[in-house]
Amino acid sequence: MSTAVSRGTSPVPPAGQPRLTVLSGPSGVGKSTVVAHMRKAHPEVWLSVSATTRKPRPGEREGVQYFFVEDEEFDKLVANGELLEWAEFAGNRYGTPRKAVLDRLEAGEPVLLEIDLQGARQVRETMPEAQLVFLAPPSWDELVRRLTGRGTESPEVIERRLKVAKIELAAESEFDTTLVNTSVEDVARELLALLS
Ligand SMILES: Nc1ncnc2c1ncn2[C@@H]1O[C@H](COP(=O)(O)OP(=O)(O)OP(=O)(O)O)[C@@H](O)[C@H]1O
Ligand SMILES: Nc1nc2c(ncn2[C@@H]2O[C@H](COP(=O)(O)O)[C@@H](O)[C@H]2O)c(=O)[nH]1
Repeated sequence: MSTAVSRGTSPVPPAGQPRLTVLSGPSGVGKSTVVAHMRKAHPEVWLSVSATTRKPRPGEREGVQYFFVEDEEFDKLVANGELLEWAEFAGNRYGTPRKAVLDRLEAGEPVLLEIDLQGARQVRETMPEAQLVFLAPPSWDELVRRLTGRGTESPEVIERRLKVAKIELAAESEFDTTLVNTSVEDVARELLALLS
């Protein structure tokens, strides 16, 4: 069953030109879960690895989930123009390394970014042909359940992320497409279709 709502506001790139796709949505909605599920079946889908000042969660590895950097290193990345976009999210900074993304697009390959609303807005400004996909929860209560149930954040951080989530949910109409994450399998299939 399709969960997709399409608004299609971004210009479609010329035929043959690879597309940049941005996946956003509130913390805990399931972005990483959906992308991991899709890439398990389709490892050829290229996902940008962001830099972050957040500390690694148990099991997260350098260069896989993120490039984990200190504040000073992140300052340098910003100052040297090495980030395509960056944002502060719930007390940490996150940014997309520019070169890897541009190299990939130049090589004719689609690119997927998993970033927050502020980053999505920056990409829309600088690369208007990018398609923006919003991942929405089936309900607010389910979002709270997922974020809490993940067990990776303290109650204070969960509170902070849920505050941001309200702002993110209110911005859904800025996105070209909304996918509702009821079923990981369904959404992963729909996302794959949007990428190709
Ligand atoms: N469709 C789903 N049904 C039930 N649980 C789900 C579903 N999708 C994801 N989850 C669970 O929700 C939790 C949060 O998922 P995930 O970490 O992928 O979210 P996220 O959007 O990437 O969060 P963040 O932005 O904080 O990184 C995980 O425990 C995951 O297993
Ligand atoms: N603007 C950017 N946001 C990013 C980037 N990488 C990840 N994120 C988003 O941050 C929050 C929190 O992530 P978490 O791993 O600490 O749970 C989430 O919305 C991510 O999508 C980035 O490069 N730029």
